[in-house]
Amino acid sequence: MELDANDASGPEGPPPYGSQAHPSDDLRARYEGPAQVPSSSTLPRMSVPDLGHEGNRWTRPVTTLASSVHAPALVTSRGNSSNAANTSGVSPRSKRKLSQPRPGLASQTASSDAASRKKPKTAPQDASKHVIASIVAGTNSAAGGTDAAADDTAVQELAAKISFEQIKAAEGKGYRHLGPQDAVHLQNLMKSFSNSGAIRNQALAIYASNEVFKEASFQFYKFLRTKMTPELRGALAQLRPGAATNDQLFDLFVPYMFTYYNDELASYKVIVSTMDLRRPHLWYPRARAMKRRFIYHAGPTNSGKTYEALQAMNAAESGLYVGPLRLLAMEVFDETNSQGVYCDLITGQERKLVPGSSHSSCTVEMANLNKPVDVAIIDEIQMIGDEFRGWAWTRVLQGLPAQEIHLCGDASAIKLVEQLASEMGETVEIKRYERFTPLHVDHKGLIGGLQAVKAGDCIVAFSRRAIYTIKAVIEACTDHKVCIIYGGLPPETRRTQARLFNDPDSGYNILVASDAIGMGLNLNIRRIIFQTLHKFARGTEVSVGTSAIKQIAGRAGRRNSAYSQGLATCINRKEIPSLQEALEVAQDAMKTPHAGILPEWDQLERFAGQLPGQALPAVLTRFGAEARIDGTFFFCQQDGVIELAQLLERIEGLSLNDRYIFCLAPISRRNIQMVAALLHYAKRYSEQRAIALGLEAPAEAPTTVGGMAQLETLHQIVSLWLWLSFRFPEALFPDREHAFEVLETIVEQLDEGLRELSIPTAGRSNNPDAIARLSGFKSKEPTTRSIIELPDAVASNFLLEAAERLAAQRSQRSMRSH
Ligand SMILES: Nc1ncnc2c1ncn2[C@@H]1O[C@H](COP(=O)(O)OP(=O)(O)OP(=O)(O)O)[C@@H](O)[C@H]1O
Repeated sequence: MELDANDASGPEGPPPYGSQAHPSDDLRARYEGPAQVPSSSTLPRMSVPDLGHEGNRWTRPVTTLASSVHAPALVTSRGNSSNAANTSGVSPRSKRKLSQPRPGLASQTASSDAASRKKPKTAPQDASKHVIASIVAGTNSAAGGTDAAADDTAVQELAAKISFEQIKAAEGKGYRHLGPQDAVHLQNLMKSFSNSGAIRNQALAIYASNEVFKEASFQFYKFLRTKMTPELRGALAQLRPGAATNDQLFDLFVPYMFTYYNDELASYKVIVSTMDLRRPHLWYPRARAMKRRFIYHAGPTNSGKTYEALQAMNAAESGLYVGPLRLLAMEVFDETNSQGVYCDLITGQERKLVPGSSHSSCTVEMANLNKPVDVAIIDEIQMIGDEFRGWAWTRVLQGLPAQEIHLCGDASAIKLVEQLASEMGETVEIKRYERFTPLHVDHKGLIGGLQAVKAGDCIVAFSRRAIYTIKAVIEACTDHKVCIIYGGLPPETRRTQARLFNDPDSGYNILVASDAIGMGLNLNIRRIIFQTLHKFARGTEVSVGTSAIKQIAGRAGRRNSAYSQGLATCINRKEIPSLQEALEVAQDAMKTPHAGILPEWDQLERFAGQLPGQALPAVLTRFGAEARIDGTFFFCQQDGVIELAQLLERIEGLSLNDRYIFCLAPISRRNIQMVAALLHYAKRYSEQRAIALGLEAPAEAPTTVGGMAQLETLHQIVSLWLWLSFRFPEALFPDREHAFEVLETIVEQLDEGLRELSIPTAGRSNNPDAIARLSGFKSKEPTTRSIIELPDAVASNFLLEAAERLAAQRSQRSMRSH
């Protein structure tokens, strides 16, 4: 579905940070505390990638690892653990942890003799452990052969004495200068150790990042070398590089790490925990404290799903509607208030608060997860799979504190919702709907071309240029008058156009629209005519998706309209089979396989805190690349946000949070003026200077298509200003009322412009190309800096340069992708 520039063409911005349950609350609860080393009771299960072929001993749940790590507890049996720990720099709590013997080893310690008697045969790996144990213990009695099958009692006794502290204590007693042969041999052992994928996996499990592991394993080699007693050297000679030796070395490596790399481990632990986006439903304790009930209204368009859900919401004591578009939120706001149920309107750029209200209607990103309500509606639930905005649906699905939640949408997300609900211990009731009126494909196509359109027809095209051209052609060739609707128009203008089209006395009876009609408008359409089933997206021609085709075509023959059935067809008859095919796809066959997800601000902030000196683009990129998510989810696309973050790097004095908010502003990044305006506002903000709107509506309504585009951009810039004004201190965004007035005037002028727009044509020609030329269309949408007079600072070279660089980058990328 084409995103709607004047609705929520992107995230409506960060959710109200700090005002709601934070994703990391649960993590914090699990991680806070003085312990600086992973503790068996607090560590998450880590599923580090299996990098090697040697097995994955330490990738078992870390609870096991953490207790294994406490092997040095054996020191306690020697009565010197506290001294050793005190000198090691390990925190008191860590010491306590280290002194807790793991069950297996503890019993081995207590009764090694008995154990050895009972267990005459030791597995090769265990045997190898004993070899290294004897080595580091400074004896060579374990040296029973190169196969490391040293399972005799003596070895086990020595093994019981092994401790990291002992090795450490050997300092100064060793031979620093090993003979070349011994040195090479130790190097070989360590090479095998540090190159082992399995060992690197185990190191990750104790929060040793790859970089730290690389450095630390080298230092560990030096550490062992300087502790080399003659006995150690002798035993060492009998070890061979390999998995078993690696495992034994790792048992020593762990306490070494906790002693010498504690800070690095602790820091990486924070990074890992903040990047952990698994089980996101735990981010919302308020909702988790409730037993919510989902009712999924699944069906095609025009089947009464939303009607049913609204009935339930309006009958409740308190209610909340969340939907994808400002237009939809506005419709519900009007409808609910008209029924005497007081309802607020909250979108990214406006707040209409009705005194005594019990209900709210808002765009999905703006949902307040702190306010419990009886009944909530999440509209267009299948958008949970939206590449860019899916996270907002996941968030409300998991976090809305509502007793009863109605989900409206097609059936494609049923399985996903059921899975998410079951993870939360909640149930879903499915209600299936059928269209009120039949929808048929008109196989004849549009015989006679655009001249043959009839009252009630809606031609769907996927570019602004095509829409104006078709309008010009129809008005030139027929007596019909044409309304137009596309995403660049403000929602108010779209509603006005819809009313004109629906009103049988207005004189307007044809509609030309983009896919923006797919949602939110009740229209009196008899027949949907696709100009094409292809459109340009990100520089490439792509087929319009099945779901979008169904949604758009489904607008024809709506209940309560003048038509008892709907028709759908294509101008290009060759595309009719594709249309038929798309409409025949069963609802259940369309799958929304994954739910979008993004971190919330606090998570990013904590992550950034561990990467001092890293700029926001790097933080966002790294988070996106390394975040850990369950297979049910996908990380939403952030390229646009990162692009803006890169541009904002040129502006000094903004905090990370400020930058992030500016990056999330819902602007069309293809529009250089919008980008320049954003940068201008960010620069002013960084200087803590008041940010006056600095724009006025033009005195006259536009009379040309280019003039319309200018005014649309102006509307978007004022909307951007308002959006920012709701996120930054009011004192820096003075006179919001004035901005609303400017917006209102612009909307009036757009309405008038659309009424009066005269597109020059070549008489009653039906040659679209000729008409398009005469209509003044250029090969590109007008986006140059001359379109509207922006404040001086906006047009400053620096800002425009930056914006143009962005545009150049984008076009280079798009050329590369071709
Ligand atoms: N029980 C009803 N009584 C009267 N009108 C109804 C009833 N159910 C639905 N309608 C009307 O039918 C039309 C379509 O209903 P609705 O918008 O709920 O469908 P929908 O399945 O949600 O479609 P979409 O997804 O396109 O919005 C609306 O104009 C609605 O007011």
